[in-house]
Amino acid sequence: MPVLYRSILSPQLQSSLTCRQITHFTFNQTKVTFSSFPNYTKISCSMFSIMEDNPPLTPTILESTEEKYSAELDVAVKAVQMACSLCQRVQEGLISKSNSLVQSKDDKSLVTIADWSVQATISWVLSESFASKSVSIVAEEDVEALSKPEATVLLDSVVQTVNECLAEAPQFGIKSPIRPLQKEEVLEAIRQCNSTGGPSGRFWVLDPVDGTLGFVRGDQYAVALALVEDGEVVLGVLGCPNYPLRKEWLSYHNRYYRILSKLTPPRPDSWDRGFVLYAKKGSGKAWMQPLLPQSMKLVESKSPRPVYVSLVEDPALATFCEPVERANSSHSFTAGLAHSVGVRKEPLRVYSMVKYAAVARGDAEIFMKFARSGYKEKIWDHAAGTVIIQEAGGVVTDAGGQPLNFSNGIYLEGLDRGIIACAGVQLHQKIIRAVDASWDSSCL
Ligand SMILES: Nc1ncnc2c1ncn2[C@@H]1O[C@H](COP(=O)(O)O)[C@@H](OP(=O)(O)O)[C@H]1O
Ligand SMILES: [Mg+2]
Repeated sequence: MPVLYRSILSPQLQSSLTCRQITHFTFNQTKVTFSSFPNYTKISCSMFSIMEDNPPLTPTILESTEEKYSAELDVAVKAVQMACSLCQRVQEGLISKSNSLVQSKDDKSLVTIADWSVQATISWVLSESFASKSVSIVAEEDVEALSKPEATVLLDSVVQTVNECLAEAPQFGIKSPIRPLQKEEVLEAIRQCNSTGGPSGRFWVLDPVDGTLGFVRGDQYAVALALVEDGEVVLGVLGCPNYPLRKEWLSYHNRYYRILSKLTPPRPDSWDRGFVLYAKKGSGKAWMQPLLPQSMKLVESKSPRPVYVSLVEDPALATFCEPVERANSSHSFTAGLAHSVGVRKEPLRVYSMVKYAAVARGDAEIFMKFARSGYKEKIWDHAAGTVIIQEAGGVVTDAGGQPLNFSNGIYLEGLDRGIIACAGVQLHQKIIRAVDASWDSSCL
C-alpha cells in the first residue's frame, strides 16, 4: 500500500486534512489526487511540493474535514441566491426604466443600488447567522457616497431594496428581520464590511456586483463571496444570474438572450439561465445550483450538480476568455500568447468573474488577465473563482506559476505579471512558457 507522508503535502492540504494514511494517490507536476479515504471518494489539490528527504511523520488515521465549514457554506449559498434575486430585479428596473440609479464613483467606475444593497443584505445575513462569532468582511463598497445629505433618495432606494430582499429571506431558508431595517441599520451593515484581510484568522471576501459595467449594460455580472482562513480561500460561492443555459449564448450580449426568451418563454418550472457555483477547499468537488425561479422555495429547487473543468488539452480546440474592457487587460498581449500556443478560436470576452465560472463548468479552457503595469488586483475579484476552478479540477496561478496570495490585505500582493487559469496542467504550462518568451518585448 503506497503511503504519502505528511511532509510532502502542501501547506494548504496540511491545514485542510490532518494526520492521514493514503491508500492510493496519483500525481503529475502540479496536481495530486488522492483516493480511497474512508470518507472521501476523491480529493484533489493543486500546488504542492515534494520534500522526499524529510523524515516521514508517522502516518496515522485519517480525519475527515467533510463537516468543516458546512454551516458557513450553507448560509453563503443562500445569501448569494438572495443577492442574485435582488440583482435581477434591479437590473430589470435599470433596463426597463432609466439609468438614474447609476452613480459615478470617484474612480470612474459605476456603482448602483444593487452594489450597496447586496453588500448590506449579505453583511446582515452573515452577522445574523453567525452572531456568536464576530463576522469580519472585506468588501468592495463603502458608505461615503451613500451617507452624504444629497444622497437621501439613493439611500431610500437602497433601504427599500434591502428590505424587499430580506422579506423574501424565508423562501431561501433564512430568517427575515422581525421588522424592516432602518436607514442607520442598513448603513451599519455596509460599514461593517471594513476588514482589511490579512494572514491570520477568518474573514469573508465579498464583491457584491462584480462586473458593474456588465450589470449596468444589461449583460453578464457576478456576485462573489469567499471565506478566507489563515490566508487560504476555504470556500467560494459565485452567483452568475445571467449565465445562459446554452454556452454558445455567452458570446452574445445578454440582450439577445432576453429577446429570445420573450419569443419562446421558458416553462415556469424549467431552468433557463443563472446559477450559483460553490466549492469547499480540499473537497475535490465544485457544485452548481440553478437560481431559484421566482416564487419557488430553495428546498423545492433542483438538486445541485457537480461541475468539472474541460478535458480539452489541445490548444486548437480550446477557448480562452478575458475581460471585455481593454483597459482591464491587454487584448493584444493575450492575442499574441493565444496565437503562439496554438489557440485558434476567437476569444470569449465576458464581464466579471463569469469567466471563472466558464472555466469551472468546462465551457472555456483558459482565462487570462494582464492588467496595465501598476494596477493592483483586488482579492474580491478572484477569491471565489479561484477555489471553484481548483476544486473543479483546474489550475489558477499568476504568470510566474505561483498561487495567488490572498493573505496580504485587500490586494493580491506579489502578483507576477498577470493571472492564468486553465482547465488542465498542460495548457497552463504552455501559456506560462509563452508569457516568459514574449514578456520582454511586450509593452506591459
Ligand atoms: N484598470 C483596471 N485594470 C484591471 N482591472 C480593473 C481595472 N479597473 C477595474 N478593474 C477590475 O476589473 C473588474 C471587472 O472585471 P472584468 O474586466 O473582468 O469584467 C472590476 O470589478 P468591478 O466591476 O466589481 O468593479 C474591477 O475590480
Ligand atoms: Mg469586481
